[in-house]
Amino acid sequence: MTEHVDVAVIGMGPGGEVAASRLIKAGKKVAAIEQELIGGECAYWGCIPSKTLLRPVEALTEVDRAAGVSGAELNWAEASNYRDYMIRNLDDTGQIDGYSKQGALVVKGTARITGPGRIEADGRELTADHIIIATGTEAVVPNLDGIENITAWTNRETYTATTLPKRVAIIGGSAVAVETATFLTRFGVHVILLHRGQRLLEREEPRASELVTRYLQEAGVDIRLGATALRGHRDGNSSVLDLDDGTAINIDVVIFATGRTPRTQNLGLDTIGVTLDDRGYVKVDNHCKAAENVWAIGDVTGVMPFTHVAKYQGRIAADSLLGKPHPATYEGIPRVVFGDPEIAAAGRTQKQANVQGLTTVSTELDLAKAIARPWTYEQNPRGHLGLLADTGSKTLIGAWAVGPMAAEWIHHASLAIRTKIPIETLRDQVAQFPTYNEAYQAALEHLKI
Ligand SMILES: Cc1cc2nc3c(=O)[nH]c(=O)nc-3n(C[C@H](O)[C@H](O)[C@H](O)COP(=O)(O)OP(=O)(O)OC[C@H]3O[C@@H](n4cnc5c(N)ncnc54)[C@H](O)[C@@H]3O)c2cc1C
Ligand SMILES: NC(=O)c1ccc[n+]([C@@H]2O[C@H](COP(=O)([O-])OP(=O)(O)OC[C@H]3O[C@@H](n4cnc5c(N)ncnc54)[C@H](O)[C@@H]3O)[C@@H](O)[C@H]2O)c1
Repeated sequence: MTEHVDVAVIGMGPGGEVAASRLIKAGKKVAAIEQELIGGECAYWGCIPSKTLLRPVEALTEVDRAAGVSGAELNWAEASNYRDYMIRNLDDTGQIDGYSKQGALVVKGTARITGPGRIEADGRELTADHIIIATGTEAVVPNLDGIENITAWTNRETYTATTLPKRVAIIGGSAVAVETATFLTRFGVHVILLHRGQRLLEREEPRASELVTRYLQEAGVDIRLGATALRGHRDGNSSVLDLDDGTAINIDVVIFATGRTPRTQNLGLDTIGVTLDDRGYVKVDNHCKAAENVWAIGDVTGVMPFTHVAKYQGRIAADSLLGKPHPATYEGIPRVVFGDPEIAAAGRTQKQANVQGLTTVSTELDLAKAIARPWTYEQNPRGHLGLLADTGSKTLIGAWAVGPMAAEWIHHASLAIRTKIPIETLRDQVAQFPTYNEAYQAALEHLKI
């Protein structure tokens, strides 16, 4: 029997969930199709467990650095118990019930599109007026010689671990590598971070890379830049990596933080006229439309691989489908790496502005030299803010910050970039004293524009 719905959402990660919920609320009959757990990578193996485990680390740092408080200790048993609660013990029964009660047709199985508006999943045949592709990405594990002989983890094993290894090597130099190193080193794991590039967080400003490297090293991480693992083998209980500099390292676990690849294979996308880019991501327009009556949202589009962007695109696609279209804009969307302290950015980097031929001015502020909040917050205060402005439009086009709670206060720059607030107005804006937000006013004073 073929079942008909208004909209079939394939993949119920954060993108799919937001689109499905918005459409259900608008009265649409929705099929919510999910092959693993409703909530996707973010809820069980990504953002939620990583940020839950980084929070005690952050709290410990706060106690270590604030004057007049001492004695904090990390407790792995309690931290991992709370992590398990936060990832729902890898059980999505509540989500299945919730969507079913709202009237959705919940299908647990791998969907395959068989033609325009036609889908097979879990042995069922569905027809749908519209299809939303929200299938996300999966971890890439490089084809390392001898990988079968070592203990190799991705984010999935790392963020569901019940016991922590004593020694790990993390391969990669971006968000997952930095956050994982931050979490593990503070929980007492000996961490060697192997990055093939010359700096961490290569897509961000070089100065942010410099600061994150310093803070990770101070926390005890052994960072090896320009380092490549050539092969793996076993030595008793140890996993061994031979490196390209002729040395070898003995560890318990190798964690691959080496990026993601879109789940677009074997989906049947060729049957509905969807085009993929050369990396396999679904091409979409600024309404997230991928073909006639087909939308794509979230990581599978390769636009900006963050949960907040997947959710935004879920709103964009649902509204478009509901006849209330508004184009997506990605100007100023924050990018945060939850290190200790946090590394946050919004808008363009200097390099991107140069490529676009913009004439710019920039400044960097050491917060401790300019405002009070870093000093009331902690001893030996940390905190840097960088601003990039376009001299033509006299607006902010980029910002980066490394400091406590930077994930929160980057939003000031985010909004300024998105809405093109004149520098003159930003300079006249008054922030609460004493807050990290005061850094903007202080930095803007130095901007030669
Ligand atoms: C360790 C880690 C930490 C992260 N931390 C953050 C963070 O702090 N903040 C942030 O913004 N982002 C973070 N991210 C990124 C974030 O997880 C992703 O951007 C987000 O999950 C993307 O959502 P999505 O809905 O596009 O895809 P996903 O979450 O990948 O969900 C896609 C879903 O589709 C399902 N699916 C795939 N194919 C099919 C099929 N054929 N049929 C049925 N179902 C299918 C999958 O099972 C999955 O549940 C992190 C990622 C990792 C790995
Ligand atoms: N706070 C956040 O928002 C957050 C946190 C974690 C992850 N994420 C997202 O999750 C995704 C995955 O993050 P990621 O850090 O794994 O991916 P990434 O693509 O950002 O970085 C991959 C890293 O692995 C390295 N690498 C790739 N292939 C390699 C190989 N064969 N050998 C050695 N090194 C190799 C790259 O040089 C790079 O440093 C990203 O899209 C990221 O934005 C977001």
